[in-house]
This record gives sequence, structure tokens and C-alpha cells, in this order.
Amino acid sequence: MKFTKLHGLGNDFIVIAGEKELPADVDQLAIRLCNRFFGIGADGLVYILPSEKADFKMRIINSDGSEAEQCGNAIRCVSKYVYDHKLTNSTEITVETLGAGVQKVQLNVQEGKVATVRVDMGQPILQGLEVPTTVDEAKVINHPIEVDGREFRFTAVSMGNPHCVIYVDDAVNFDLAVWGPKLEVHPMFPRKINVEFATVKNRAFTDMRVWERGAGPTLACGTGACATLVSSVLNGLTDRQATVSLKGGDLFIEWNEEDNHVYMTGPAEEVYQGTLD
Ligand SMILES: N[C@@H](CCC[C@H](N)C(=O)O)C(=O)O
Repeated sequence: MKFTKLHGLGNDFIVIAGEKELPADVDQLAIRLCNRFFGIGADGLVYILPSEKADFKMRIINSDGSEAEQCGNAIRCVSKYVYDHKLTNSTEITVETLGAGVQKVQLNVQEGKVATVRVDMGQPILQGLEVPTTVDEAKVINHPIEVDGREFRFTAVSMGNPHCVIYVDDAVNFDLAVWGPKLEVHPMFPRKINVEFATVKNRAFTDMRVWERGAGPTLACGTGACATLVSSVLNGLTDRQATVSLKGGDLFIEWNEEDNHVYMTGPAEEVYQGTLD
């Protein structure tokens, strides 16, 4: 079986195309292949499948074997793969996701290859029970949460997958490894959660570090960057267009007032191809 390794700002994926459906043991396969010591190593295993509703379908399995509803960096990688590998010659495509519907993608092609990708990530979900959290409120903004005697305040946003955004003094040096795993499995989050620690630098620029559900600390998270921008607007901290700066690089995020959709623009890169026994 052939695979291709791609990444979006260092959030890396093993991409498999050409299959009709997910294998039955895809959770075990993801755990084995994503292992950085005994496998290929990646944050997730991504399948590009045929779709009845869109040009392509994407499924993403986290490195712990759990399936995610959506992945912003993976959708950029999938978009680059299908164009660069000539599965399409269109620079405007649609990709079906498990939890965020069909997404419209614009490809920026330079010298015959996709350099950056702009994705319509759809409308954010803000109703507390729908994110899901255990808080039954229309919006969960700056809500208290206690972990090991420390109180944080979070804003809940679903981009198809669940996120909680927490503002801290210094996101870049924040101790992700201590607080991330505890918040990920907090009882307030029935399907677990992706945790973003953010520091707003000015109305157009935010530092963010992420602890991902099912994958731990990653260099970047596309849906997490979208959730951070939405949260920052809800908290009155940034404008509706801003750069979210991650460990692996920057994403440009817009939350459009007219259609309520969030748009994400960023790069995707292919690293290598290989064959699995
Ligand atoms: N890295 C991703 C999100 C991947 C899924 C996430 N870990 C989850 O379980 O929801 C992104 O770029 O959005």
C-alpha cells in the first residue's frame, strides 16, 4: 500500500488515497503507523475516499486511534495531494468531512504545485451542549473550569470538532504538558476536547499553543486556530480577521460577518512517499 507524508505547519499526516473505504482495523493501523519510534510517525492517519456529495471525502484518525470529525490542516494537505497528484485539475474543489459537512476549498497554485490553500470552514457552533460541553447556554464565553485546584476560564467553539480556548499571559511558554491532558478529559467535555492556550498580542495577531484531543501537543491545529479567532471575537479581543501564530507557523483566519463562515488560509507541504507492507 502506498502512502504519502504531508504536513500543514508541522501538523503531520500519513495520507492514503485510492481505497474505497476505511479498513475495519483503521484505529489499530493509525496507532501503529503514527508511532514515531516503531512506525512512520505522524499526528494522524488520513484517508482520501470517493464521495457522493463532493469531489473527495476525507477521514482523519488521530494518533491514538480515535476518529476526529474534522481537521483543518489535513483538509489543506488533502487539497494539495489531489491537485499535485492530478486527481483533479480544478483549483476550486469540495471535500466532504465526517462532522463539518462539505467544505469549499480554493487552491493557490505556483509553478504547477499547490502552495497555499483557503478553506471555507463553515459556521462555528457555539451552543454549549452542541460543542459539546455540559454547559446548557447559547454561548459558553469565559466560563470557569477547575482543574487540580487551579481555575481557568474557557470559551467553547466547535468547528465540527470540539475546542476550548483559554487565554493565558504567555501561551508560547505555557506548560501545555501539565494542563493540556487534564483539560482534554475534563468531565465538562463529554466527547473530550482540543485545548488552545492563547495570548492576544494585538487586534490582528494572537499566539496560540495547542493540546489536541487524541494526539497531544502538535505544532499546529487548523480548527484550533479557527476556534481561537472566533473566541477572540466573542471576547472582544481581536478583529474578525487575524493571524493565529502557532509553533509551526502562521495561519490567517477570517470570520465573515455576512455568511457567518470561518475561512482559513495556510500552506501545505509534501515530505515524501513510501510503501507499506
Ligand atoms: N490538527 C487538526 C485537528 C485534528 C483532530 C483533533 N485532534 C480532534 O480530535 O478533534 C486541525 O488542524 O484542525
